[in-house]
Amino acid sequence: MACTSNISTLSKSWAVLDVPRGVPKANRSWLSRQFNFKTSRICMCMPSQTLTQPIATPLITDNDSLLKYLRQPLMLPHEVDDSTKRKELLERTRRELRSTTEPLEAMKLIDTLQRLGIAYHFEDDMNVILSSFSSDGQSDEDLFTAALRFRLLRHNGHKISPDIFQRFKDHNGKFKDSLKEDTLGMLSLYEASHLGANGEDILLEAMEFSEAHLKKSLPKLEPLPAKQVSKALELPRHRRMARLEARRYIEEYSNESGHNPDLLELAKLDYNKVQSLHQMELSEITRWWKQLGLVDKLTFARDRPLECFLWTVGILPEPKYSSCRIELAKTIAILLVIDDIFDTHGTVDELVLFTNAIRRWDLEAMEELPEYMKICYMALYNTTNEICYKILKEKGWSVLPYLKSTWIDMIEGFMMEASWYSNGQIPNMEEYVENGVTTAGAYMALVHLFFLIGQGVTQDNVKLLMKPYPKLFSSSGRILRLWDDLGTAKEEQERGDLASSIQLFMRENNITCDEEGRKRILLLIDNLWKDLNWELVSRNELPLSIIKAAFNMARASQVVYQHEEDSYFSSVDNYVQALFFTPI
Ligand SMILES: CC(C)=CCC/C(C)=C/COP(=O)(O)OP(=O)(O)O
Ligand SMILES: [Mg+2]
Repeated sequence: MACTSNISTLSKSWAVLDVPRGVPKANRSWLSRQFNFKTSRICMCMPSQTLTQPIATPLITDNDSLLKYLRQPLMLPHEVDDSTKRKELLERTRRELRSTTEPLEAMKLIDTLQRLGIAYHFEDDMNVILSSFSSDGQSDEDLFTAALRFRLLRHNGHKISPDIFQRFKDHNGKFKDSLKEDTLGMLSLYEASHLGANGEDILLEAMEFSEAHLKKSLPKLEPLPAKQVSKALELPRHRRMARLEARRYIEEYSNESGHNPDLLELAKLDYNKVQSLHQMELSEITRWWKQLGLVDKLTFARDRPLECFLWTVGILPEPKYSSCRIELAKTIAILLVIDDIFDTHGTVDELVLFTNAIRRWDLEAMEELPEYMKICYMALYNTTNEICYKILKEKGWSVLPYLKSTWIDMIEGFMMEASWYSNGQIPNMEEYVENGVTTAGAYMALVHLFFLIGQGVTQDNVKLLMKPYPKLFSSSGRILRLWDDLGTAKEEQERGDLASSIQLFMRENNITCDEEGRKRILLLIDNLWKDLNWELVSRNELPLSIIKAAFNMARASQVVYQHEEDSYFSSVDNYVQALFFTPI
């Protein structure tokens, strides 16, 4: 039976696979387990058009089928060997980048490369160019150029002061009215303003000024600028997840009249190549997960290697981080199981035992646990040790104390939530959110990544990787926690979970309307972005690679939990499909 599966999302928490008649019931039950997500839904739809030949059974009904699919040659006939063409295009682009001396043209090129998802090939060249752009204002620069320069420099970790925008103000200290005529300049200012840090008031004014004007001018714009403006108002560049943006922008770019066909072709070839890499990684994670067999024993727990992998691609989009993605996905997969033990399955007494055993961190401690907890304990213990071994082997660092501590902190955080719940205690918002950063796995993920990436690790900055964790981690983790609660609070409340940040915030601020509560949480997220941006300004002792990972974690959180509001992809299913399964 050929598979022409279609996935349609029917309601908030269910998705169905529209499979031909005759598909065994068991397949459907696997699917429902995949899709009846506590948090979000991710499903896999293998488009028959991407396959060179029809396949005999429905493709994705379980992890075995996913593995089988991932082992197939996924190339379309037109994709055959692209390596020569790709290399040639890379070289041509590098030459163009090096020979573009006019600053505005160079900046536009860098911006396009970043947006198309191919900038990682040219990091060194781009850094040379960006460093050559002085951070002082150029007095003859127009608004578009100044804002683009500001955004590129800050985004890429270079110093630049927002004072360059003073020139665009009139004698009353307000942005000049005449700027409103320049739609692209206003759009550029709007995008730049989202990189503003706390205390950079001029960027806040710039955001209010440009946003109000862009909204007003939208109905009068030509179709192309109108589309660009409405996309930016939906979600500014600074908050977009890189791989999804590349996928979306490649299409938009192909419709731009003055586009560079070489760049477009390179972007498409590269996208597909990276997609194949992701498929290999996904296959490895799925194989590992199946072999671990944790959810075969703990049937109540979430079985979602794909969701875990989506997180890692969001956090680490660059191909070079392949093995970091794989290790991180493992930690998230185990986190989800432990979260389910604490949230839905374990009794308080069992949870206390588990927490104590984790604090001891040795296999003997496992003996006191109920059977179902033993396997989870050992899975965590072994996986963490394996990651430590890998880091020791590759980098020579012994990091068990750090990795172990983040897990102990997390499990103590889960225990805290469980005891609030079982004692009927209501924490205050601040207590809840700080604890929620830990239980969302934010510190765990970033501490692991710090060592797995392993760039810029020094004796001094390594000391920052224990409680209290760096502000960078907590700002990004707070964004993750707030998005998580925005995305899952209703389901969790129905299940009888602890009050989420939304309810706590509403209670503390005497807000009775849900919609108002959610709006205010979105404002808190905006403020947390300003805290995060400050990390790019202050550049404390942490390396840029981990700063970028923390930013990306905040970006990925919005993607995972706010999919309904994305007008292009519209669901997590579509993200997964476009990222991992459908080539361009
Ligand atoms: C990058 C990382 C670490 C991702 C993990 C994401 C996460 C918070 C999973 C738990 O979701 P949940 O909504 O079930 O959790 P909770 O019960 O804590 O709300
Ligand atoms: Mg949740």
